[in-house]
Amino acid sequence: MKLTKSSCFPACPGPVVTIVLDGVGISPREDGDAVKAARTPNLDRYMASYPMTKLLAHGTAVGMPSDEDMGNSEVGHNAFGAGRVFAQGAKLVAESISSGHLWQGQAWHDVIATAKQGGTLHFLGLFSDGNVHSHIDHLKAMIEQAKQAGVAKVRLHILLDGRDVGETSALDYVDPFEAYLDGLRSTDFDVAIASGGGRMQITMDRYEADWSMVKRGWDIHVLGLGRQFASAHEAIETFRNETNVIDQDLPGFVIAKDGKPLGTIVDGDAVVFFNFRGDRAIEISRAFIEEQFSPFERGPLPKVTYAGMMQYDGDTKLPPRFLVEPPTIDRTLGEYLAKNGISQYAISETQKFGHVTYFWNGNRSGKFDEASETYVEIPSDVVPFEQRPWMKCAEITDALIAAVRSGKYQYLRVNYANGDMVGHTGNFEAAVTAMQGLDLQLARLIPVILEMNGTAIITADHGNADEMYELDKKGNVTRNAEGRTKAKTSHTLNPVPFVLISRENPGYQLRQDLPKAGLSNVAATILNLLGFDAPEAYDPSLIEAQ
Ligand SMILES: O=C(O)[C@@H](CO)OP(=O)(O)O
Ligand SMILES: [Mn+2]
Ligand SMILES: [Mn+2]
Repeated sequence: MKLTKSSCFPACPGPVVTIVLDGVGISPREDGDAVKAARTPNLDRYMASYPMTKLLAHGTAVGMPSDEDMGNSEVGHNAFGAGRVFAQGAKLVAESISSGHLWQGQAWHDVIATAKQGGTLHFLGLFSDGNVHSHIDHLKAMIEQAKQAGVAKVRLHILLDGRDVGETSALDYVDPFEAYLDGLRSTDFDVAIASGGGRMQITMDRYEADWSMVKRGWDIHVLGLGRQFASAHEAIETFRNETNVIDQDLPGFVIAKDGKPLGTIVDGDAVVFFNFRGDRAIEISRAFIEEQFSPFERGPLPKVTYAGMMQYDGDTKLPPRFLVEPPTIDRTLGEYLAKNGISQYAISETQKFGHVTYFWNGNRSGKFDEASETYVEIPSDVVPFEQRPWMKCAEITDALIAAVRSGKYQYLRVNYANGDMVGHTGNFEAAVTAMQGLDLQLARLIPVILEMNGTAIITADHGNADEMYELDKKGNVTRNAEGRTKAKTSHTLNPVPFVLISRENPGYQLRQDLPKAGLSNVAATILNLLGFDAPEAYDPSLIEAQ
């Protein structure tokens, strides 16, 4: 993995810093765009006075099945870190199902064999067609295949989305699904929803930001401990009336008959966690798998056959049993730098820490080289982010500035979570404040990088805060009879900025002949800035020598 010194690009005399503004895209309209509405004089100035282009950050440009698929942090950071586009989980699972490959694997065999010995087969995961963490079609295909294979009893534990799909769309999925289950049910096939709750309330925590979420999910799904309802529909309607929260924040519920939960998880059962994306799948998988487990009081661990849709962590091999082989993301930028003696520094707050480490390094949680890599996590607040839209951007900047000034690192990367995490709340004013907070930090950081003779790249992994109102099919903001907009909590299909900031006359310019450039072109650019040629098969660099 030896890199060759570039004959056209001298190494930047100072550090090269990639600044990922998570969830900050470039929208073609003004309406509902918190990025444009925010007063961000510094970002505006950088964009206007330094070389800038737009990068594709969604769809096939990041390995998703189609160009209707929005981008997300996993595919975005994978593309940044790998310098190439790999077919991603969404695509690999869909292909494995349509080719029938999934049903031939050992993991599926184990799951079916367990259920046929009398255990219940449980499917647990994010219940929508968002295609960021999961897709409801994958779930349906598995239920049908289980029925065909002669499984007698299936229970579903549904995590309501409202973050990758409309913020109050849960019933658009639940109601037709109940009708679908009615059609499947027969005397020898018993299938029902057994539990559920909002994805930001139960089960889908990530990066150990808040284990209590996972505990609440465990109690609901496994132990059947929680408020009881006759159906998911009833639970959703009741909680909406009582709490007025959007789907992702709905409390957990247990479906019960005569006071008895319909589907607790017990010895001899099989459990399939059907999300393909790993960040929010790791903690619940650990809870099912680890014999020694301290994050929360689980009670006796039920002896189940547990399978993930994919293997979520390539380093820790978690979980050991999985249905679809994850993409083999090899020869990442991080690995090249580590093996060529370039010191690296990665920083974010908890909510995005794994994005600049684990996703960036091709879904591996470990370092390539302890000695030359430093990873810093600033603990995130555990509050609704519309209440603290500045999040930890100031603290991250404090640490990053110190790292830049230290002169110890040749390559640094940071993820600022604000545009995305606040964008997901659907709160326009908070998203505007998030952007303004971020702008203040850029005004602190960029001058230090320049002072150190460094180069800064400002970019993003996908859009979010750039579209805070729901759009109709034509791309116009939807308004009801009173002219009110509906909040949009999901990512967008918009491109993202790429701004290259360095001292005068750096000796290179942005290429103009890459109209389809995307996130995967950034890695080669970074290598050029560090004075290396990009390795074989990396997507082309965005710069050329002058
Ligand atoms: O919060 C998340 O899990 C996703 C949206 O589902 O966002 P991101 O891809 O930005 O992490
Ligand atoms: Mn993101
Ligand atoms: Mn997001």
